[in-house]
Amino acid sequence: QALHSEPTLFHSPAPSSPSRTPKFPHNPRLRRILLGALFGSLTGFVASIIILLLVRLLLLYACRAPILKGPVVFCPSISPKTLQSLLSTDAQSMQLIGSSLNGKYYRVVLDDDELTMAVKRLEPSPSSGSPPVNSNSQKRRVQHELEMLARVKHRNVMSLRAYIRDQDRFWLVYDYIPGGSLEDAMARVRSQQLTLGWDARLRIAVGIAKGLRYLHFECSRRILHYGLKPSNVMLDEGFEPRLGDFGLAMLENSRLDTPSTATHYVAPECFQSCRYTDKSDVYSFGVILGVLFTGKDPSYPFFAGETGRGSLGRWLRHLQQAGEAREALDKGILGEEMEEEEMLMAIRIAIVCLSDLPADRPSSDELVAMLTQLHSF
Ligand SMILES: Nc1ncnc2c1ncn2[C@@H]1O[C@H](COP(=O)(O)OP(=O)(O)OP(=O)(O)O)[C@@H](O)[C@H]1O
Repeated sequence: QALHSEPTLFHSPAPSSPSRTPKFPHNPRLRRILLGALFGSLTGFVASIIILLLVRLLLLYACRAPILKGPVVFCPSISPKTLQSLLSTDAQSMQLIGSSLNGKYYRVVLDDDELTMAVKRLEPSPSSGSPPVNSNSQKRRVQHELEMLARVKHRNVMSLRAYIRDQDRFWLVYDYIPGGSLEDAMARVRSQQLTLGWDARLRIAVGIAKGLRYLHFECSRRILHYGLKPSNVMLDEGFEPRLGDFGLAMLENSRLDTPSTATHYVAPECFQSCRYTDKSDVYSFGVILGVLFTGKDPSYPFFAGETGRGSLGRWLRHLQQAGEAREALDKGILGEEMEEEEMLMAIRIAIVCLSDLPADRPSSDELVAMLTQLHSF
């Protein structure tokens, strides 16, 4: 009897239902101990997560890139002191060589005529769509993008040599290319001041495609040009092209949906869905091929009319379908029969680049192969 009246820790399961789950202990002291242990370990777990997060935040804060003051130079031939003097250079000693909404290009001579550079002054005006870079996080972001642009190194792209931040305005420094741009060269070809044969034009086309392939596939992060057109292709000695003005859209997030280039070079999907991809750059490249092989400017009123079919691309496609592609070729490049075959193939490549659907256009990687197969370089 006494044994039966002893307090038990747990209710023993009823013999009729051996599978029932055991109940929580009746003993209030033991219950408190168990609850305390549970609560204690939960609190410890939450506290250690909070501490870990705080330590991580602290580490991130401590390892943040410092905001650099003064000139940032990526090229040993430019001294920071020389570059600093750029800011005090009077406007007269800077020759304006290009101008657009997002900024102005100047030819600047420093170091007692020893150093000639092309300097782009980015405009922070609201009309350019670019916000003033005044918060520390914006400054760090732009700094990071510029460092990435300085790491871009390829024969067919312009490397950023240095930059200076002057309050909320950036000055970007590049090599000065005396040959000027493809736009200038084609203008001289049209006015017969310059002869640019088939070989030279094909070499320019291949060089641009190689530059694009590098930006699209060979950089640590894919870079889209956003503004590919002849005025952004510099030609150095031997007419080797170098792509300029790329990556600037990344400095201004607001420009990412709207390519800055002239409308004749903009892919149709950019007007329809604002979706810019590497294939949109390929479309712009297709227009450049059209310019190189026909010698015509896509902004000619001719293309707006009935015979021009609305655009350089549509005109080329129409002639191709009618079996009259030869008509499109610039008379200045016509010559040997074998070369003319190459030219007609090149026109076909331009037409595929100008396809309305991005998926129908080749990648810049494929383009290099297609163009180099036309001719052995
Ligand atoms: N590194 C350089 N060396 C020599 N000339 C240059 C250099 N970079 C640019 N230029 C000149 O500047 C011109 C381009 O200027 P800018 O980019 O301001 O005008 P844009 O191409 O019409 O405009 P955007 O590209 O902003 O739409 C080129 O045509 C070329 O004459």
